[in-house]
Amino acid sequence: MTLQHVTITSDVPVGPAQAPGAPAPLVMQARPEPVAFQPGQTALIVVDMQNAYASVGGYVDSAGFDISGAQGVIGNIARTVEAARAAGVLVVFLQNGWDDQYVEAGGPGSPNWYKSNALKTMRKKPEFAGKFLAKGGWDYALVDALQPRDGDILVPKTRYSGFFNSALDSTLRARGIRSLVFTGIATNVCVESTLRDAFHLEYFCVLLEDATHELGGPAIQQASTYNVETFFGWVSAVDAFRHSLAPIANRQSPIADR
Ligand SMILES: NC(=O)N/C=C\C(=O)O
Repeated sequence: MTLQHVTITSDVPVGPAQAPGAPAPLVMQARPEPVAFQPGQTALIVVDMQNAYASVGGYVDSAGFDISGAQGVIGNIARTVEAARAAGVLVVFLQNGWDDQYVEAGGPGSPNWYKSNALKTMRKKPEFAGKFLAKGGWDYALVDALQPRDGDILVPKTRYSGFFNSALDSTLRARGIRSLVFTGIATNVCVESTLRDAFHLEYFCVLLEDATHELGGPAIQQASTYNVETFFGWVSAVDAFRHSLAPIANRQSPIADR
């Protein structure tokens, strides 16, 4: 196969190549530059918005991480999901966890056994044994405000990256998805792991910084957004995403500036 050079002109916003005759793409303000996308070829990825990561009494709260910012993020994601659905952007929920016997978590032969703070906390504090991230339990469930609806897709996963051992890539490719917009918890763990894998699988990735929350403090959030905008994709915000959908949303329902 012969590889060919392409010419990129500065007046064309970055984004996936446009098929001949395709409608003009939408453009989202982002760092380090605006990014173009076709709503029908875009998925909003909602990463692990489960009680484990976002609710008082869930795994990360019980393990001692600060989740005080999670409530605001839930609201911002809800506004993002609403705008995506109204504009025909596919909404994909990821859900992290394992069977109730923790076989999928890996035993002592897996690094996950040693690095998962859920598994470590359950070993250290027997009162939590069997509670964290077990399928069927409250901790594993998505938060009430962010439940999938008809037309959305739910992809279970067992490790930090949503692409590892899951149906995510085939589900997106089968629908012609080229651009991914990321929200969820935690910015620096499952969001960033999934976004990095997406970059390597040739998806154009945008992180909505006010719809994500870190585990480890504000400097960690800053490090992740730096990584994304410098190496893996683009960084934007909920209002910019909603605003970019306005040309479509105005045609279908007036959500853009609510
Ligand atoms: N969803 C996540 O980012 N999870 C982070 C840590 C864990 O699952 O232990």
